[in-house]
Amino acid sequence: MWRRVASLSSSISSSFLAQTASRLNTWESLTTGIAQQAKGVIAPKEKTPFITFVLGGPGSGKGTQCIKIVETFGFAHLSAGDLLRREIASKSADGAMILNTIKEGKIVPSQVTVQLIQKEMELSDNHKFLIDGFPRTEENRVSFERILPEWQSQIGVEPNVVLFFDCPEEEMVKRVLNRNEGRVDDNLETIKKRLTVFQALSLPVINYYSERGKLYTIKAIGTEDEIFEQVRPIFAAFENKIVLLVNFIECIITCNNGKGHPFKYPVELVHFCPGGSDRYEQTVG
Ligand SMILES: Nc1ncnc2c1ncn2[C@@H]1O[C@H](COP(=O)(O)OP(=O)(O)O)[C@@H](O)[C@H]1O
Ligand SMILES: O=c1ccn([C@@H]2O[C@H](COP(=O)(O)OP(=O)(O)O)[C@@H](O)[C@H]2O)c(=O)[nH]1
Ligand SMILES: [Mg+2]
Repeated sequence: MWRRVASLSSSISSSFLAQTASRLNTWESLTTGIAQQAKGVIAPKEKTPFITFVLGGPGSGKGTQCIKIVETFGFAHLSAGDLLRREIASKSADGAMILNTIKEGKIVPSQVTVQLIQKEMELSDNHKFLIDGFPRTEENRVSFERILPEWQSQIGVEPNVVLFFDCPEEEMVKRVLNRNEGRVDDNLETIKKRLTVFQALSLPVINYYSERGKLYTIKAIGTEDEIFEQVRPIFAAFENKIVLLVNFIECIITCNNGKGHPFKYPVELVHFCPGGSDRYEQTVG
């Protein structure tokens, strides 16, 4: 049992509540079910998109790890490469251009890729997206940001998480040459070009997100399961935060209503109340 040993309501300003509500709105997007508990506080809106970019060189294991993330955390997986290959297979107007670009290991014009991704996102029932293999260039990144204004109020112009599968070139080449999926670009000539493009055009995107504190670098060597054990805590941490925050908000409302509440997470309270005037401590029995 927790008992309150200092006053709570006096120190909680409206700006603090607003800030907390905004944090909840972001985290809610990862664990909407749990966050439903807080509906009384924050006006329920359309579900906030939670966007993860999955980056890394060719053969670094992006697609393989995306399957595991989908299984464990219920994301929708949008592979930019798969969407482009679907365009080729459907013999769409851009199909021939896309095929040549992929064979050459170059990057398809942003407008084409962004449109495909946007369409998939709009059609999806899910609100948690893994965007695999995109953005591959700074121009890709900026083009994607341009489609976001309609969502901007909810997520800003940036993804929530950026994963970077960091893999030695030798290992990437070996994996791609053994991939055996009949891809036109899985040959030594194309992979060499793809590696050059990755260094020149994709690394700057990765650096950009690193500077903005969004990047999670995964050492992409070892077994698939070993690599996933580096990925799992990243998403698990977002889930844990929402549980703590929802409990915290519930407590604020109840305390402000003067009804009292068993407070389960004093550490989180102190964390979010840097003034530290509100103290709860555990009592026995
Ligand atoms: N940790 C790993 N160890 C060995 N091979 C792997 C590993 N992860 C993926 N692979 C294999 O390497 C190839 C490329 O993986 P993939 O997920 O398609 O990478 P990417 O999407 O980054 O190009 C596939 O054949 C896949 O089965
Ligand atoms: O946003 C993208 C994603 C992919 N591609 C093209 O599609 C190829 C294959 O991409 P995919 O992500 O499927 O390759 P992977 O890294 O998984 O091997 C790339 O080399 C590019 O030619 C592109 O132009 N833009
Ligand atoms: Mg892939």
